[in-house]
Formats: sequence, structure tokens, C-alpha cells
Amino acid sequence: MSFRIQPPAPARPNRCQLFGPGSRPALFEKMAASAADVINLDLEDSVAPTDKDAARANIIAAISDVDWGNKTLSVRINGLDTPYWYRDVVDLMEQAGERLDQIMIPKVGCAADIYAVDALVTAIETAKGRAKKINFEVIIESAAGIAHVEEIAAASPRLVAMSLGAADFAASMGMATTGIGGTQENYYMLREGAKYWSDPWHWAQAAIVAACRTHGVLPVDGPFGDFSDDEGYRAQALRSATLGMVGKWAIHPKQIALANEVFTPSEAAVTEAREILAAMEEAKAKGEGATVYKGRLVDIASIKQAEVIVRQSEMIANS
Ligand SMILES: CCC(=O)SCCNC(=O)CCNC(=O)[C@H](O)C(C)(C)COP(=O)(O)OP(=O)(O)OC[C@H]1O[C@@H](n2cnc3c(N)ncnc32)[C@H](O)[C@@H]1OP(=O)(O)O
Ligand SMILES: O=CC(=O)O
Ligand SMILES: [Mg+2]
Repeated sequence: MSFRIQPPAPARPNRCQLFGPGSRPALFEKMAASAADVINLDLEDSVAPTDKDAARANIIAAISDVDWGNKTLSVRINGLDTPYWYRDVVDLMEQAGERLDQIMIPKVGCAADIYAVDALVTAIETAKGRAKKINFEVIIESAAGIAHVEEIAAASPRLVAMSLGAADFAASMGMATTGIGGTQENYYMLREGAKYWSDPWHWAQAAIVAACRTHGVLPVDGPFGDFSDDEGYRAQALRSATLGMVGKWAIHPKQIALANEVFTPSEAAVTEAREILAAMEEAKAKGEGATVYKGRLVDIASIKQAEVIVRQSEMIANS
């Protein structure tokens, strides 16, 4: 344990990030009316190159025209390896209303990528006298991104969230799959003739969570492509929540309720967490640092574990 206190991540709900292409403005009101905590209007990979200008204009208009309620409103710009990204940033910062909360930067490979966008955003924010500071979120979706994940998490005070982008990540890593997240048929261990599937996303997720928790950033699981497979989505989301992620993307409205369910601590989990806190209060009153709860050890570390669940539950209830 370092003497430095681990910084808290922003205390706002981020259970579900709903995506929609900027080239389909008919979806925007539906997205705003959904139960997602975060809305991601997309200028990147769901928008064809010929539609980039129109999508930018649609999004800029919708930021002011649509009632986004209390949702976090984010726009995914194009990657720094494209000719589009500077225009995305300039037009958003110069023309979009103050309702815009966040810019999502895809395919970040190093801290300097964020520095570049930060420099541009900061200059326009100052020049235009924008009152509200724009936050950043990033997608780790390349070999370089995961190799430099910690410096990326530390790159800017604007950074509030980091997602794993399974599709581009798989492509960049040369993974032999066209699946977007979830179980991969060929990734198994064999024992006595039986197959046991492993999780090929696990190490990237764990690296993202560690980098995020070190620097007070929200770790988020990205897309699950097969929106007909509710159980597959739920299983992936449960694994992510167990590893410390706070939410997951929805690329179809069907996935919103699943994400909200998994990333809202259940009543049973909250009750158990409160019981552990009560058991530790009793132990403390007796001058003990450890005690027994339901036949198992709980100690001072258990207080911190239980507080994660209670805090998450209270933050969602109060949002
Ligand atoms: C994988 C890598 C990534 O970068 S993922 C992030 C980028 N991708 C995206 O943003 C894609 C987002 N999703 C979509 O574009 C659409 O959901 C896709 C997957 C194309 C399916 O669209 P569509 O064929 O219209 O779906 P559907 O007929 O099943 O829709 C049922 C009702 O739901 C609506 N809907 C659809 N998508 C959204 C959405 N993203 N947000 C809000 N509402 C959505 C449809 O309009 C339809 O509504 P209604 O019942 O007709 O009123
Ligand atoms: O942008 C998301 C991805 O999975 O790629
Ligand atoms: Mg991607």
C-alpha cells in the first residue's frame, strides 16, 4: 500500500452507456428517453465517411434541441489517425451548447494523444469563454492502448472514464475472432475430454481497472455485439462488475435493462454488506479487528469491501 491515498472515481451513475450513430438523428429522442445513465452520440465507426459532416451537424443541433434530462452526454469523436478528429473537436467546442458533458476519444495509444486533444479543447474553451469544462473519456482498443494504459489513465485531469473496446482491440491484437466481446468458441482449456471456456478479455479488463483505480477514473466495459444474446451479455457484464468495472455499453436498447440490473448492487448484496459493517462495528466495540460473519472471516479490509457496495447503491439511489 502506498502512502498516497487512492483517488475516488467520479460519484455518478455509469451503469449503461447507450450508443447511437450521429447519422441516425431519429434515434436521439429515443436515446434521451431511455434508462441509460450515459449517452454516446457517435461520430466514429458507426458513421460512414460520406456522412461525417452531416452527423456532426446533427449532433451539434441535438445537444441543444433534445432534452437529455440528467444523463451524462458524451460525443465520440474520430480517432487521431483520421482527418476528421480536429474538425469534430473544433465544431463541437465552437458550436455545441453547454449541455455537452464529455468527449470520448477512441483508439488512444499513448498519453500524448490525450494531451493533443486537451490542448485543442483548452484553447477553444478559453477563446469561446465556455463556462463548463468538458470531461474526457477514452477507449482502450489497441495493442498500444493496453501497453500504455497506466500513462493514459494519468494523462489529464479531464479524464473521467475509460472503456475497453473489444472489437478494435481484437483486431489490433490480431485475435482470431469476429465476435465483439463474450465467450470465444476456441478459447478453452481441455480436461479429461471436457472443454472449459476461459475469458480472453480478462487481462485487458483487469489492466484497465487497475489503471483507472490508481488514477480515479471510472472503468467501463465496452460493446457486446450479439444483441440477441441476453444471457451472453449478462454473463459478460457480471464478470466485468466482479472485476471492478462500473458499467457497460449498450449498442441496442435491449441491452440497457441488462446493464442497469447487473451494475446496480442487488438488495441481497447491500443487505449483506450492511450486516458486515454492523458485525465489524460490534467487533470494534470489543477492541477486535476481526470477527466471524456467517462462518467466514471478516476484518478491517472487509469494511472497505462492504463500503464499495453500499456507496455504489446509495450513489445510484440518490442520482
Ligand atoms: C462495435 C464497435 C463500436 O464502436 S460500438 C458503438 C458504435 N455503434 C453504434 O453506435 C451502433 C448503435 N446501434 C445501432 O445503430 C442500432 O441499434 C442497430 C444495431 C444498427 C440496430 O438498429 P435497428 O435495426 O433499427 O434495430 P431494431 O429494429 O431492433 O430497433 C428496435 C427499436 O429500437 C430503436 N433503436 C435501435 N437502436 C437504437 C439505439 N442505439 N438507441 C435508441 N433506440 C434505438 C429503433 O429505432 C426501434 O425503435 P421503434 O420500436 O421502431 O420505435
Ligand atoms: O469501439 C469499440 C470497439 O469495440 O471497437
Ligand atoms: Mg472501436
